[in-house]
Amino acid sequence: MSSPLRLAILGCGTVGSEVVRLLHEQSADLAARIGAPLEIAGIAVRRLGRDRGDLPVAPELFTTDAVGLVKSDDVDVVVEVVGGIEPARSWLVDALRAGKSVVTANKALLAEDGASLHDAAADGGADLYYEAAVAGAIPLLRPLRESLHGDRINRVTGIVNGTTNFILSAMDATGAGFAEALEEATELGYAEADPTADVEGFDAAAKAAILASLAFHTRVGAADVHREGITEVTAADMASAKAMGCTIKLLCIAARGTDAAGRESVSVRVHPAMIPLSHPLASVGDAYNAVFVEAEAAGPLMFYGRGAGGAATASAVLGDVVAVCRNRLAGVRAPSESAYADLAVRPMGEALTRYHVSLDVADKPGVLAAVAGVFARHDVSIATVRQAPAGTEPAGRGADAVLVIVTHTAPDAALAATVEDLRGLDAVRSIASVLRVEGGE
Ligand SMILES: NC(=O)C1=CN([C@@H]2O[C@H](COP(=O)(O)OP(=O)(O)OC[C@H]3O[C@@H](n4cnc5c(N)ncnc54)[C@H](OP(=O)(O)O)[C@@H]3O)[C@@H](O)[C@H]2O)C=CC1
Ligand SMILES: N[C@@H](CC=O)C(=O)O
Repeated sequence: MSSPLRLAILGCGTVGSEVVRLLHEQSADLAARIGAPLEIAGIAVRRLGRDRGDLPVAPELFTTDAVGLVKSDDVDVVVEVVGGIEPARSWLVDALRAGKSVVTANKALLAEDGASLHDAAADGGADLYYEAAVAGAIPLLRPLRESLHGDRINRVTGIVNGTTNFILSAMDATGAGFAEALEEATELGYAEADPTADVEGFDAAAKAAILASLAFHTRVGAADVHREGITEVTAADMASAKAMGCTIKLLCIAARGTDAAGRESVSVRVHPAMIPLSHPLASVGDAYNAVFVEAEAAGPLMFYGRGAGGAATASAVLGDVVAVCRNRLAGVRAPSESAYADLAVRPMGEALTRYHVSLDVADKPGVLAAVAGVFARHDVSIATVRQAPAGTEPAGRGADAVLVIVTHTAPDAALAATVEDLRGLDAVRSIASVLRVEGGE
């Protein structure tokens, strides 16, 4: 057995406390798997006085001096489970440049400025591992960055935010209110420190950027991702989806395609979408995540598991700790970032999507023709149209009837322009719901 490897743990909240607990409970197994025991050199936190329950760790290991801990000569591995951009970025860049291995769960930082971390890792000849940053416990990034490196990935579609999946599942199953479901997700440790990151789609967009970068060998940042959250999904939308034999999920979609000039490019987006109940993602409930990867030779692959929560995420962190420690002992490092393809990210307007539009209309001759004319003017083909009497659908007040239209795929800009024009049509009293339907490019 080699001499101990020393870990600096930055953060001891929902995830960090479980990392500390697992390091303690599994110390003998971890040492045997790595070939060296692990020792905690220190744990950086914001509040020294915070009650940390019965955490099995000596109180003198806690410090508020994260910088000092990261710079300490007797630290081999830095585990960052604090979150946010600064000061986490400075700590990790310093650690990597100094040749320390880094394990982080910080998707916000990786999506905002992954380049700084990858460059620092290359400069310092150090390992940068971040399995926990996307889809919690699910082994997903290592398959993308290692197992599938001999294949060509064409599309990644997934539910990658546990909090919003918890909320939408509750709204669907029990009709629970948005606020009530969010409060429960926060109590269960799923939500980010600021849950706006979850419900407005920022967290899923960060994960989409990381997934797209790995899948397409291209640097994709948070700003490249089209993002819509779930705050505008209403009970009426959910009822519309149910009436169609569907449910609503916040999807992350990263797809290869061609841009308007015919060049190969990628589309990366996060938005709520209707999916049929027969779709495998429809049954992904609670805070679970699931990701479909469609690869040219491998075909479809599905990854499923707990996407959030302290213990689940700590499992992924510990897996990375074992990997970087083995690499240190073997004197090797993981292959560096693969971003050679340098593909452009297409604007959302060029993405091929499908819409489900529910309109409250006057029940009189010519209405259907007028509505269909708007779709035709934008070169949007209608797949199905259904008319229901008012009251049988979640229609607005004053409507005589409800028209439910589902389109074929079309550029998102054409679909959005169609909806805008429908608003101005005399026969349309109001637009009860507009949702994208999974099954575009
Ligand atoms: N929760 C989850 O399910 C998942 C979280 N993640 C990611 O893991 C990371 C941690 O998340 P989570 O554990 O939920 O977050 P928490 O808010 O529960 O914990 C954050 C920890 O960081 C400490 N901290 C905050 N600011 C500083 C600072 N300036 N210096 C030193 N310590 C600081 C806090 O200290 P103190 O305890 O004193 O307040 C706390 O211990 C984030 O990047 C998150 O996105 C990834 C996957 C799942
Ligand atoms: N807040 C995130 C935590 C995991 O990444 C989520 O809800 O998925």
